[in-house]
Amino acid sequence: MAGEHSRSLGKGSTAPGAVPEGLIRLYSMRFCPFAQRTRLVLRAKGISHEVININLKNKPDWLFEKNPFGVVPILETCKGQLIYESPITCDYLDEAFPGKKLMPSDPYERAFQKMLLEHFSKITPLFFKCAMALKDGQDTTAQKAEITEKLGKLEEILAKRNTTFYGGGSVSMIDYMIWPWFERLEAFELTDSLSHAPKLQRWMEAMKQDPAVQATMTDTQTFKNFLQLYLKNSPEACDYGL
Ligand SMILES: N[C@@H](CCC(=O)N[C@@H](CSCC(=O)c1ccc([N+](=O)[O-])cc1)C(=O)NCC(=O)O)C(=O)O
Repeated sequence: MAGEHSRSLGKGSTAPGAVPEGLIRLYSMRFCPFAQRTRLVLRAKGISHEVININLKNKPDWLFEKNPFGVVPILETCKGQLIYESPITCDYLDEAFPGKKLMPSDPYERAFQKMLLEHFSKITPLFFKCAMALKDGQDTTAQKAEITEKLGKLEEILAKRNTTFYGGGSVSMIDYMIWPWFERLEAFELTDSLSHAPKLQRWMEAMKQDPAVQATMTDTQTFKNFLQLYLKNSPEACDYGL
């Protein structure tokens, strides 16, 4: 059965059939921060959807027919349309479905959110570098310093805005785009990176109150256990805990 907590499909599996009318399908992986972006938007907008989890350490061949890059998240519509790259999937959902708009309508505010996302995309690979160094028992001081410096810039931006969230007084698209990495700070042993970032700390507390954030949250120990398997390329990683 397709569902957020279903076992993943791997090599040798049959590609799922057409998406039922009235639903949108997400190809995901339970612990993936990029796919969590899409899950946050699906939840926040209350979009009826199904989830197919993919074994990223033993990928089905048909995954590349859905996305030539062979990564998740991917959306599939009942018309057979395929949408990939997490920010593109999120913008698509925001534009194609009714309800609360997560992207602001003001052109500068839209540009601001996109610029912030560009900055943030320089941070996400650093998390991976840090995790690899931790796994290999290497000193992570340099990686941690780089992340702290970059998060300091995000702190400055939030301080300058003088609002709880990046888009103002309520959660908007950019908050969801960056949240999955903040949720994992403790698992990556990076909590200290925010010790001089009171605005970001307050932002995190406010984000934890959001229903979509609460619905997609994974506890630190579970994520750490997954990560250990994932970094060892274990084919069991994506189904950890099931
Ligand atoms: N631009 C794309 C990137 C998508 C992407 O890379 N997806 C990962 C999902 S799994 C990643 C994951 O769970 C993970 C675990 C640990 C760490 N870390 O230690 O930092 C980071 C990510 C993947 O499918 N990957 C499959 C593949 O690369 O073959 C987008 O924005 O959509």
